[in-house]
Amino acid sequence: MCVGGSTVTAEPVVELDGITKRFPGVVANHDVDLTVLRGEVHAIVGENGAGKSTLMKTLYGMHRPDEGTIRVDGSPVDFHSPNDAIAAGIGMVHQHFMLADNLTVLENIVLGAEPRAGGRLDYATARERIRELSQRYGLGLHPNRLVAELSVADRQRVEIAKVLFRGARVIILDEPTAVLVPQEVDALFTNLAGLRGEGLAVVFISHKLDEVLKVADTITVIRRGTTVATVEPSATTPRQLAELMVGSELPTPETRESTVTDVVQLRVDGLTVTSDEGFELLSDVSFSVRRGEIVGFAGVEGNGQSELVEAIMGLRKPSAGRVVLGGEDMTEWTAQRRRRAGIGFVPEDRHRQALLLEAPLWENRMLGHQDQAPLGGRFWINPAAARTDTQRVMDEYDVRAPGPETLAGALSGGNQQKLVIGREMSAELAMLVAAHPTRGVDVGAQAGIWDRIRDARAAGLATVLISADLEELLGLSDTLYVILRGRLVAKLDPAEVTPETLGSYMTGAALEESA
Ligand SMILES: Nc1ncnc2c1ncn2[C@@H]1O[C@H](COP(=O)(O)OP(=O)(O)OP(=O)(O)O)[C@@H](O)[C@H]1O
Repeated sequence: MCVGGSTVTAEPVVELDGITKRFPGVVANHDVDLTVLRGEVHAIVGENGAGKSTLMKTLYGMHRPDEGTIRVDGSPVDFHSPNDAIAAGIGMVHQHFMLADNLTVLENIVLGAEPRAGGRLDYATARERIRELSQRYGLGLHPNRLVAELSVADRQRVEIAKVLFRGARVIILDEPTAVLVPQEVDALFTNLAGLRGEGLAVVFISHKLDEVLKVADTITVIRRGTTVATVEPSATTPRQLAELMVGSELPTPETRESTVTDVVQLRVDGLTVTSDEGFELLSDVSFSVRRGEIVGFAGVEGNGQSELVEAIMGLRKPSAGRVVLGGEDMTEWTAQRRRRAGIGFVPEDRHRQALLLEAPLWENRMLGHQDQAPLGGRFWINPAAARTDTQRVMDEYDVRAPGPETLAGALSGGNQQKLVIGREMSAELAMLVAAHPTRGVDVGAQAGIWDRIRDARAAGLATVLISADLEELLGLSDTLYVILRGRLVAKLDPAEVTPETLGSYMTGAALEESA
């Protein structure tokens, strides 16, 4: 894909000079230098916990640096809050969008920055400006649409427009492609090219190195809190980048062999889930997962994946259908009973469903597993054993944190994810339900987690895999379904299908063509 010629100027818009940021027991950023030029797309890459988010939050006024200076357009600034950063022309689009579903695109964009004329809200001017922004940057916004009706990619464009509306000249994006299908990624990159063409600077964090190489003008690598290299995409490869990130050579991944058996471990039969308003969120879904098999589900977010996982885990009551585990009908079982029966669970929202952020890692290690050896039994727990075993999980899954006493909320996103995987994979499992198991995890740790999941498969584990990462779905799944508007619309062979074809099934384009 062509994303336009270079528009990079020699004019720095942001300069970070010797930035150090400490948290209790951790130096998150140490003496970081970073220069962002007008008209460039600047990617920040690094392992989990390397300090990328901390640096971006510092630039966006969410943290104050302990040492160092930030200059915008050559003048030193001292941000006390994101409002200060916004006033200086710096905006940020977070990974978890912060839009109000029940408001329109227009209302969301102006929220908190409402233009006024003569003391009254001036929506006409706002509408005009939004139209202009939408046209200039090719955002395709419909000001009157409800945000609830928009796709993930459109919501992201609303977030970008929100930042532009506030006059940003530097836009920070935190892992913007993690939730997009390939066609949407291309569209986003075209938007980013449009922004830099107008002289804006885009700074984005990503773990997807091939994408970084495609879209960035400059790549800064952060390792263990500090900048170790600034490279041009034309002069490097994904592998070299990954090696710069970890500071050593990477092992070559193994090829896979099928381990699928004839024994059905999970059978889902005619599963239908209806919303409170009476809409079918999941319609007549049937499939089975055999021992030694990974069954993957590809879909654009919001097409029933969450409901499927919740119905299997007993977190949502189906209006019809059955879920059978190893021959036993568990449709009426509570969530707790399903966990006790040995269903390992990696939920999509680790903060809400998998971790207690205010509790130490060892308590999080016990969560949901406190009655299993060596952590405890039916009527007792063993904190000392939990601490020791937490250290083991941290070592085996490369969870970077000072120790088992560290609070889960103090870990970087990727390290939290590694802890959850380590915990779930440490139990005696009847099967595994994994939603986005490596979301936010760096390439090195991702390869490690994939190896664990493959090893468990080789040992006979049946796995349901939901992921927005097509490489992950294609690389791990033995059988791949596409889920669209609550239905399984295609069953594909992961060894045969390309990411592009898969993407067109996910958006429904392939089905329209064949119809
Ligand atoms: N609020 C906080 N309190 C204590 N420690 C923190 C806090 N935020 C971050 N850290 C620590 O700072 C270090 C850098 O974390 P940061 O989130 O910046 O990493 P990252 O590169 O963005 O990682 P990831 O790719 O996993 O998102 C980590 O060791 C993390 O545990």
